[in-house]
Amino acid sequence: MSRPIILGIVGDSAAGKTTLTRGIAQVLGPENVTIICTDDYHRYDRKQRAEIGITALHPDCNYLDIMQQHLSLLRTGQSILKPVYSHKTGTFEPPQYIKPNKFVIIEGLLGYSTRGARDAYDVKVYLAPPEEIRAQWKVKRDTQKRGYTPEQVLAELDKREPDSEQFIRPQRQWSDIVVSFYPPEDAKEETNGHLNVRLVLRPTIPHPDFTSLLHLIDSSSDSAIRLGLDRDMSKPVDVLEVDGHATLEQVNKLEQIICSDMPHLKNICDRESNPELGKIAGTTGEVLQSYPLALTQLIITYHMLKATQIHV
Ligand SMILES: Nc1ncnc2c1ncn2[C@@H]1O[C@H](COP(=O)(O)OP(=O)(O)OP(=O)(O)O)[C@@H](O)[C@H]1O
Ligand SMILES: O=C(CO)[C@H](O)[C@H](O)COP(=O)(O)O
Repeated sequence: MSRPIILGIVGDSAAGKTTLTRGIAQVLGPENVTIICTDDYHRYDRKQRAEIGITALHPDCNYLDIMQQHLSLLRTGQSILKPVYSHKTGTFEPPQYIKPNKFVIIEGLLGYSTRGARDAYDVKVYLAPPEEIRAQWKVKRDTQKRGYTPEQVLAELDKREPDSEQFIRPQRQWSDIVVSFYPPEDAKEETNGHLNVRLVLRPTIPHPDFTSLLHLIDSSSDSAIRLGLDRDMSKPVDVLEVDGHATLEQVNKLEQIICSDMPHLKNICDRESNPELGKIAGTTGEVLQSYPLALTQLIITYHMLKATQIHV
């Protein structure tokens, strides 16, 4: 029996982890995917955190040792008894018995913070939207879904900044792919549907060979699809950018490169048989659909399927 394939999606609060996780699960088939949010490993409930004066972002505020143990068990296909934290009430609920499916997505704040945890993943994604966008997303989500006022959310963001800097953002260095959705230069107020995406592709896993793109696309800076070399956290990386206004024809070229390398992806790539590609339900209920989202889902799914071939 092959073991589950483990995908990590890490990033700061309201960076879009749950939203992207749901989108990937939709593409892989929800029945094949087990989703775990590491907020369940908080050590203190909301009231205790306020009393102690610790934020949920601090490693001491989480049972990272138990999270790491559970990751190792899931990687070998074993079941876990997972704690449950409710964002609705800010308290813990009875634990849940989890038997891993073929794919496991672990999403949360501190998923790459220990060496042991990092070793458990097959694919590591880090979400890094611009901070202004993240703040807007957090205000919207926390006021609509978690019972906060906008002033409370903004004050909490300020309080958390030192921990974000010290504990969350450094985890970017451990990821194979950094995903940043960002507004186009000429529409800075855009925070939803037509965002561009910047994908940082580290050479830590073998990505689809996009070099043939260089002949196909106009590589000038005003092209809707751009491929280039850069440095991220001082290490050399490839960078693929896709604009929200890219045309289907342009995007198809990229999708063909990804899908021709991975026969199992053929069904997913076919837009007629898979209208869900690029469609994501945000955690506040809105439906987002765009080519940048579709490509992000495809590249991550490519790596998940590739991993099933390596670890049979
Ligand atoms: N790619 C996206 N495009 C547009 N809006 C997005 C995108 N991703 C997330 N959002 C918005 O940001 C909000 C927060 O996203 P989400 O709940 O997925 O964040 P999260 O990282 O899981 O947060 P937390 O760790 O605090 O639970 C969503 O409700 C949605 O409105
Ligand atoms: O950063 C967060 C990740 O979702 C939450 O704020 C954290 O989990 C604490 O939860 P709550 O805000 O419900 O007290």
